[in-house]
Amino acid sequence: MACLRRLTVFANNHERFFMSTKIYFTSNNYSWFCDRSLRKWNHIVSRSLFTKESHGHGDVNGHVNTMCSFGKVHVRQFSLTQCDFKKKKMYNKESLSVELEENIIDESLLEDEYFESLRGDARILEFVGSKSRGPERVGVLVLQPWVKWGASKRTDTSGQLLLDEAVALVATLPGVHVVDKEIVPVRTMDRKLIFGSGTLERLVSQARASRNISCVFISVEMLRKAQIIELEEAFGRKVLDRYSVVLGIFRYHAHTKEARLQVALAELPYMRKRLSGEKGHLMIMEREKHLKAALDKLAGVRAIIRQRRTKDSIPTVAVVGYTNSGKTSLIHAITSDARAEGKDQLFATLDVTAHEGRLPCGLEVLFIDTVGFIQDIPTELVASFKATLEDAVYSNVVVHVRDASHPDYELQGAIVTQTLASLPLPEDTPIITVANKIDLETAKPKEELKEAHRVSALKGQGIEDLLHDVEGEVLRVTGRKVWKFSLPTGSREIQWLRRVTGLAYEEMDEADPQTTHILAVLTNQELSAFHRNFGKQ
Ligand SMILES: Nc1nc2c(ncn2[C@@H]2O[C@H](COP(=O)(O)OP(=O)(O)OP(=O)(O)O)[C@@H](O)[C@H]2O)c(=O)[nH]1
Ligand SMILES: [Mg+2]
Repeated sequence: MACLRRLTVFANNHERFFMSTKIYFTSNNYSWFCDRSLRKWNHIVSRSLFTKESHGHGDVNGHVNTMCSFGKVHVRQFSLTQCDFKKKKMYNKESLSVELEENIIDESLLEDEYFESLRGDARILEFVGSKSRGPERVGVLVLQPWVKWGASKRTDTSGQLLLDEAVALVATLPGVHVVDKEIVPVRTMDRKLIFGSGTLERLVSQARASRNISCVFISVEMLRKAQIIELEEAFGRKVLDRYSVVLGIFRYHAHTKEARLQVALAELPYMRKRLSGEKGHLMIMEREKHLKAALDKLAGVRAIIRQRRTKDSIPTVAVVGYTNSGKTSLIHAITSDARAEGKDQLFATLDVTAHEGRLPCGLEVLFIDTVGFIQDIPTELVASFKATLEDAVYSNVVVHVRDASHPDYELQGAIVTQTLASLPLPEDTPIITVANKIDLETAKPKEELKEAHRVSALKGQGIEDLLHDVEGEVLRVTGRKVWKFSLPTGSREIQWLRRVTGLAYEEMDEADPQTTHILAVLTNQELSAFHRNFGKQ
């Protein structure tokens, strides 16, 4: 059968059923090896399954023809049929995403003219982050204030790394190019205009001297309204802070209605700080109410989807991490889902998406892609992306992806850990850490990465070990185990297992075609139900 992959394994006599086995694998499972008693050599075998040599392309589903030696051998042959997963039909794309349920939200909420104009009034990125703008280029001067001395000097990063991140952040906005950049030493961040008067004068004349600079990005969390007004007056240019830049990126990347609603909500605190006049504030309050109600409606849909997943016993794995660490790429490496395509952009992912994948034991799980975290942006902004975080909260397992090649590896990890700690994540939710991008020369050495799984999502390295760990945790927290059965061929028991677990891998006994061997991932309740129906096997 074309879909079958062949693996020849010589095993020692650990267990009767598996005794010295020659096995044919379906293209995407090798569940035979998940039996606990065989975990040790399962690991070794599966490692070879994923290596380049064993399947040529380095991808999970590639051709397998591997030989492992385990000493004393007997050889016997099984062939596995590919199963039709009943459950798969129960959770097609519609039930995975809120996208299709979004028509319950009135589009006019998002295209409110008054707020379009208010956005302009409030000077929020009326010229950047807008998809409708043409190829016009906006030249930006990036200024990274850096406290050089004293108690408020940061020791967890450097001015250079912050400047690099600020440049990457602003350059992510469409139509923006960085004309000049500078780390500006300051005594404190609490000064009225951030910079000392001499420094400000110098920066102002630098900006005014360049025709290409139409905007100054001061990389601080959020500037006050009075600061913006004075700084814009001094520079004669628009002034942006991190909040407005991240908002612009969010606006640009938000595709689903839910993400757009969240961005609209995230804009409000920013508008509020910049508006004067009672009317505007009342309108903002009103809008906030409507946006929250709409988001609550979608949160309801999300909750139903989660319930459906729970009912269908579909385990979920949330993939979280600092922006650009490779979350989407990792999901792509695991699931081969073309929708999960990594991009070299900050905040490329804003829409929470679920991707079907399969663990080594054959169990299907959903990998949830989430919005990345970043330092120095107000929590209101991240909080408006609650849906993403909620999906992490309700997942069975969390995978924390870290960029091993980034000089700020430690700090980025700490920021994500802090954010996760602030979520009502159940204490026993396992968090598996992944050090991604180990293919790059700049990747930290193994010793510095400690217990993290060393992975290259791009090259497919380390994925198999990671998946085994994920599988162990998923099986543990969902109370599942891999069980094996030898049952009469074509029996009701087999049909029941197929229907209930949707996961039985089966092969007919060569010597005795009346018997079929099955492996199934079952919860204790499912096993009890099996025994209730058919007695102990
Ligand atoms: N060299 C190398 N590059 C990688 C690897 N994984 C991801 N990348 C690159 O890193 C960039 C970001 O990848 P994404 O998968 O979009 O990262 P993300 O964490 O989903 O980013 P956001 O959604 O923006 O938060 C892309 O250019 C990827 O090609 C890897 O293992 N090695
Ligand atoms: Mg992404």
